[in-house]
Amino acid sequence: MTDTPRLALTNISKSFGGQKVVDDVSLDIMPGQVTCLLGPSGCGKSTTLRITAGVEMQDSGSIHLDGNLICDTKHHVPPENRSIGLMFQDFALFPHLSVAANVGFGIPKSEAHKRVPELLAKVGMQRHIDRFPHELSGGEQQRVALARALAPRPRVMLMDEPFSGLDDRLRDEIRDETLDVLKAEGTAVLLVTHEPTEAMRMADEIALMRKGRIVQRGAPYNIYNSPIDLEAAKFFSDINIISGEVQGALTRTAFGEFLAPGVENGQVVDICIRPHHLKIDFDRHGRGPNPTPSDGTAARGIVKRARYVGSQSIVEFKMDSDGSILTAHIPSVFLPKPDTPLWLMIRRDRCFVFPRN
Ligand SMILES: Nc1ncnc2c1ncn2[C@@H]1O[C@H](COP(=O)(O)OP(=O)(O)OP(=O)(O)O)[C@@H](O)[C@H]1O
Repeated sequence: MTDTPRLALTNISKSFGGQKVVDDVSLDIMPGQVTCLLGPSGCGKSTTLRITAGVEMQDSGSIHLDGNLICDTKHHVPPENRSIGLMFQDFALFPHLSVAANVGFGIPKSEAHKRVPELLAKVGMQRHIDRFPHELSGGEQQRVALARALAPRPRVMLMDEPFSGLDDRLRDEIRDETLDVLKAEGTAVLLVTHEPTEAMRMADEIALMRKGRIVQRGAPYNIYNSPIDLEAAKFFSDINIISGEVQGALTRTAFGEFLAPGVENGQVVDICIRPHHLKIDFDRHGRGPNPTPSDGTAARGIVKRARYVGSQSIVEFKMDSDGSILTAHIPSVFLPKPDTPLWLMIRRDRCFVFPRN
């Protein structure tokens, strides 16, 4: 096991028409590791991928593969010599070539007779070896595209929203299968997506990108549970915000006091909580449950609306304290009538406290 990253991007920047679309991006990916570049449309994900592939030139910064320089502002190994495989949404197989010929396209014939059936077996497509692309479903074409991309044993696989053309159920299946195959081959993967669930499902590491910059990197668990700011928190789910002013490093709210260390007196902070981390309790003649260290003080709200959406119930409350609206997601059928008073508690270990800008 070596410590040298399979792929290392160092301080990559790129502008178009005077506007920086990739801004000082650094990343490293180990063999067999999947890193997802996750961010909203237009944040520079695809440009980063194209620079890595070698089809776009960066203005500054360098790229190394297994410790060897493949590109800086002076050197430029052409895309076909980078040992990098590509998979995009519009992965177009060659329509006039059979499945076998598509997969064997980029490798010597002497190797193809062994490698092609081996790869098709890996992606579960060996029985379709003599078919043509138009005789395959979207999912089957995707599997062949994966086998084709893996045929030359690329050291790195770049994937740009590769599953977005597939319907939901098929997408989950192909995603998992693709991941298994890539892991078994030990390929380092850089995958671009704007879908948090896809990133959470695929990634060993997520690099959250915004306006050309990587604003946070970490394992999915860490990114989800310790977002760097409100925007990062919002990217993964709806968020409830409880605001308060800091006095003596404490913020007083209807849910009790929250620590805000290092925040100046008078500064407003947003205490953020995901809807499934709200707890609900019943009204006991105008009183709620007793405070606990883990859930803090309960605050009363009046049900505005409750809907059941299959996997959970979504209940909206108007809070007595300030009239704000909070939303709770309950993983069961829970449909209280509008105007029912109920008490809400927030899991304090699941709160994020951010000073407002
Ligand atoms: N060749 C180009 N010339 C000029 N502007 C470009 C070029 N390529 C990309 N851009 C601009 O750079 C910005 C980043 O584009 P990019 O495709 O990298 O974003 P993205 O995060 O991948 O978005 P999406 O998810 O929508 O594909 C966009 O504003 C885009 O319009």
